Amino acid sequence: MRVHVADHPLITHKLTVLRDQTTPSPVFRSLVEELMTLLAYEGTRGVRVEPVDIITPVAAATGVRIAEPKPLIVPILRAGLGMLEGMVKLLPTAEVGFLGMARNEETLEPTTYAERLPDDLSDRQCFVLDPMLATGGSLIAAIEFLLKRGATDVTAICILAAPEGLAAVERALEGREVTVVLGAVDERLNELGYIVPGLGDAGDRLYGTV
Ligand SMILES: O=P(O)(O)OC[C@H]1O[C@H](OP(=O)(O)OP(=O)(O)O)[C@H](O)[C@@H]1O
Ligand SMILES: O=c1cc[nH]c(=O)[nH]1
Ligand SMILES: [Mg+2]
Repeated sequence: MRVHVADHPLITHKLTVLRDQTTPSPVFRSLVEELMTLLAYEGTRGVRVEPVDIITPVAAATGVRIAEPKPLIVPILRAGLGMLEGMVKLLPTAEVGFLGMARNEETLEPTTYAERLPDDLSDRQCFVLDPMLATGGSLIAAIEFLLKRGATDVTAICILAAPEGLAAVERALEGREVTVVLGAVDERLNELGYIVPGLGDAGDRLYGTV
């Protein structure tokens, strides 16, 4: 498993506004989409391409196109939905599948309440989107689900991670073809399982449910 933490002043700047508790939902949603576009640049570094011949107005040339089978983008509902538009802007030909997961706020165990994905993911490259990697339970369950269906490699793109959760993901998925791309790794998890300093509950802030 590989981990890449973005190191770019624009990402840190946008993250700062995202963290601020006075940032209202509409601005929060736009920032999540913008951050996704910046993180997608790094997250899609390993996207599979194949050669294609074209003719420019000047000469014949060989370039590349996104290889078949198409990559599959999997936002984890709800909060991952806020990242979807930013990702499909960069990978417009990708297929999109959905996983609905909710963490029990007492036990911190994730449950999957919705799934709309191809039955067979053999040979598919998958991109999982979820802004928050806290205990890591949700991301581990999501990635294991995709690998069991046959996905060859999985890249997870998250905006924030707690070091404890990142370590749990690394332990669970050691030796697997998995990459985790992060906007930042914060200080710690608190006793309620929230990322510190974090940004609060991403789903609530995206969809105004507090
Ligand atoms: O790493 P973990 O400890 O599993 O926590 C992270 C999960 O918690 C949040 O979702 P939540 O369960 O709040 O659902 P929501 O997106 O519907 O708000 C977040 O979007 C992750 O999916
Ligand atoms: O800090 C956290 C932890 C889990 N889920 C969130 O949305 N935020
Ligand atoms: Mg939530």
